[in-house]
This record gives sequence, C-alpha cells and structure tokens, in this order.
Amino acid sequence: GKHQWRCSDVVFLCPDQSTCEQWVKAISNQITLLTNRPKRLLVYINPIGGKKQGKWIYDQKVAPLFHKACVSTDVIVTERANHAKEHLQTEADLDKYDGLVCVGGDGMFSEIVHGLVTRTQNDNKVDLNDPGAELARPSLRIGIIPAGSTDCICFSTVGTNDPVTSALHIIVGDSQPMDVCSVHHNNSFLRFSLSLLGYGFYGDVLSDSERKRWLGPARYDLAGVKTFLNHNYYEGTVSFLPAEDDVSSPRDKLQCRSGMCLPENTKQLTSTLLMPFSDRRDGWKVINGKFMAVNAACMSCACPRSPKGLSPAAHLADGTVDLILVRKCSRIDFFRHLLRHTNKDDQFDHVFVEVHRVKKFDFQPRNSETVSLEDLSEKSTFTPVCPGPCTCNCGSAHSSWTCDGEILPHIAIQVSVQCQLVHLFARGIEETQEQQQFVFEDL
Ligand SMILES: CCCCCCCCCCCCC/C=C/[C@@H](O)[C@H](COP(=O)(O)O)NC(=O)CCCCC
Ligand SMILES: Nc1ncnc2c1ncn2[C@@H]1O[C@H](COP(=O)(O)OP(=O)(O)O)[C@@H](O)[C@H]1O
Ligand SMILES: [Ca+2]
Repeated sequence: GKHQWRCSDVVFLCPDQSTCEQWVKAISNQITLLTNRPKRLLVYINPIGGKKQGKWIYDQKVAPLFHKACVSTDVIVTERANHAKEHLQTEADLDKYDGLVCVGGDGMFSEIVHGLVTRTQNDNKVDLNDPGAELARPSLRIGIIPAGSTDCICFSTVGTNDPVTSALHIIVGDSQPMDVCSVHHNNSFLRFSLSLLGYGFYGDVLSDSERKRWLGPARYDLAGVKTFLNHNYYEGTVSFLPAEDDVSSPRDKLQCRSGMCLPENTKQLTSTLLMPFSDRRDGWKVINGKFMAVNAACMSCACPRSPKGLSPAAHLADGTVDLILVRKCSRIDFFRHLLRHTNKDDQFDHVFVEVHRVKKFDFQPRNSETVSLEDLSEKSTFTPVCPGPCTCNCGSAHSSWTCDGEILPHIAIQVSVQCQLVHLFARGIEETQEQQQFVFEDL
C-alpha cells in the first residue's frame, strides 16, 4: 500500500538435490542477465541528517537487503559538510561502481549530484560557468535512502519515504531520468537545483531554520510559523521563457507518474534547451512586482508536509520548471494559499498567484545588482530593511534564495533547465488503475 514495497519469500519445492542445484543455477544465470541491476555501489551516509538516524537506517534496513541481493558496497560515513562532494569530484574511482547511494536528505543528495556532475563536466572539459553549455550526463545512477528532514526528492520520485522501498528500487535497477536546474549569477555557476528554488517565504524559512538545526526536522515548522507571522514581501523582476503552451500546463492536473517522463517521451524537448544565452530574449516575458514568494519547482516537490507538492503537475524529466509567483497579499490570503498545499484544493486558484511552465528564468531584485551573502549576513535576512527608521513592511528588503535547502550567495540569478541530466534508481510514482481512474474523474 501507499507505494511501499516489501520483500517476500518464495519457496520452491523440488524432488531431489540435483534438480534443486539446476534451478539455483538457472535462476542465478537469469539474474546475471539483468544488466540494469547494480552489482557494486558506493554509499555515502550523512550521520547528522534529519533525526540523525542515517547510519542506523542503512545498517538495519538497507545493508541486509543489499547483502541478500549480492550487491557489494563501499560505504563512506561523511565527517563534515561537502565531504561526499569533494570525494566524488576528486578521489572516487567511479569506474569501479554501477551506481551511487545517498543516505540522507535533499541537501545530502544535492551534494552528491554536485560532486558527480562536476566530475563529469571536468572529465568532458565542459565549462559549468557557461550558462549555454551543453552539460555531459553522468553515467552512474543515484539511489536515495531517505534519512533527512524533508526528503522531497525521494517522495516525489517514489511516492513514499521508506528506506526498504528505496533499497528495493535500487536492487532491481530501476531508472528514472530527472531534470536539474542550473543556477548562475552573471557568468558564474552557483549551484544546481533539484527540488525547490525559492525566494521570499521559503528563502526566509530556510535562513531562519538553519539557526535551529538542533531541532531536527521540526526546525522548518518553527521557522515557518515565524516567517508567516513576519509576512514579508519583496520587490523584483522575473523574466522567463515559457515552455510551449501545447505541451502541458502546471494547471492541467496531470500528475507525473511512472512511465510518463522517460527519454523516449521527451526527446524533442532537449534540442530547444541549448540556445546560447545571447539569442534567447525572443518570446521572454517580464513581470515586475511585490512578491511574497517566487518559487521554482523542477519537480512536484511532494513531501509528507505537502503530499501533492508545491506544483502538483510538475514533471520529473520534461525539461521544464514550474515558476510560481505569489504576489503581495493579506496574511489571511497567504494562509489560505499555504493551507491548500496540505489538502486537495488548488493552491494556484487565487488572484494573487500565477504559475508558468518555463524553460529558463532570471530574477533581479529591486535596486540590488550587487547584494551578496556577505551584505545579507550583516542584516537579518528575514527582516525588511528600510532606508530610515521604520516599522512597516515596506518591501525594500531582500530575501535570499533557498536551493534544495541551502542558501545561495546571490539574489540576482539566471536559471535554466538541464533536461534529464541525472538518473535515479527509481521509476516515478506508480499508480493503480483505480487511482488513475480517480484522477481522470477529477479532471
Ligand atoms: C498552514 C500549513 C502550511 C503548510 C505549508 C506547507 C508547504 C510545504 C511545501 C514544502 C515544499 C518542500 C520543498 C522541498 C525542499 C527541500 O529540498 C528542502 C531541503 O530538504 P532537506 O535537506 O531534506 O531538509 N526543504 C525545505 O526547503 C523545507 C521547506 C519547509 C517549509 C515549511
Ligand atoms: N558529517 C557531516 N557533518 C555535518 N554536515 C554534513 C555531514 N555530512 C553532510 N553534511 C551536510 O548536512 C546538510 C544537510 O544534510 P541532509 O542529509 O540533507 O539533512 P537535512 O534533511 O536534515 O537537512 C547537507 O547540506 C550536507 O552538506
Ligand atoms: Ca521538470
């Protein structure tokens, strides 16, 4: 139930020892022919992610399954932030492995993607600082064993945050391509975004929650309430290149499900994504405004807090990102909007919310081309800063961007989608026929 997989034993009875041996041999031969199945994995465990259970989860729930399935592993328990990223970038002998495993949350997964993708670009002499560069795709798939605070990438690609289910998807060698957003500041690469890139509300929640890391996952709830009460808005300009209107829409209610986002279904999308930066202003739209939040969701961002996600119809691997603009509104309206993330109501059905499916976008804060993290850290990043003494929320302050739970050092950013850059050991969210029927009836 609920997308959870479990192991099951099947007992074969046979009349004699030699038949039994024949069967064992035949089954082993058949399994060897399944080339999708990984045989050697490199596992990174973040021991401090989420409720600090990563090592226990791996040892108790995952390692015994890998052992049963004859998957051999090298395990690294990280000793500090960026340990896994640096190891992947410079040291790891990747030819030895059929895949990587991340035991941790979205931040840890982001580290591993950064390490692997950077290594691949270095090997292929691709310049990450060039926003128009065609990035080389890593050959190794990555499995996620959820052991973080939000684990939205696991939830959005598997349908549940369950270590046993994820381990079984790895063992059977599932493969799910995934879009990645690259984020630049001028011509300098900042980061990849895999789930939520958020300015305003979520940026403020993340800035505040980092100071409360000792609280574990509950830090987001406390910071969320505080940020909600602050009710800040921020001015800026969003420019974006919309995806073709006839392909799909963030409001079409067609949720991304297993088998939808595969390379053969989305081939035509990749070619349009490689236009050099200078040629791209045709067809761009520009929106100026005062925003409570500017969110970019590369996937639905479904998680236990929001089971349908920030953008329920976003696709995992279609080469687009859903850009959600929440304009300045009253506290009660913003509350209604947030509440709709937790139930079946449509969070985009408000006059102050608009959502666009885009291939690229830029954000420019008002009056602040040069604001950097150093400037921000001198002030409170979630308290508006007025030119003179002021108690009002005048919107002259800057927020910061959260990128998969990490704060970006710049506010003016350029974002473009790298279609199907990485592959996961997953197959997308599976749905029974009755569940699909239910979606169509809703439509
Ligand atoms: C009145 C009730 C309001 C409830 C609002 C709930 C809205 C939840 C939307 C959640 C979107 C989550 C997008 C995921 C982002 C993660 O990548 C990031 C880092 O994850 P991890 O490393 O595993 O901790 N997590 C967040 O940004 C947390 C956002 C929480 C906001 C309340
Ligand atoms: N051993 C470690 N000590 C401290 N920080 C670490 C360690 N290993 C990884 N990290 C960092 O911890 C951050 C949060 O990890 P994550 O697994 O996403 O947990 P959470 O979901 O609780 O934020 C990541 O940004 C990662 O870089
Ligand atoms: Ca997408």
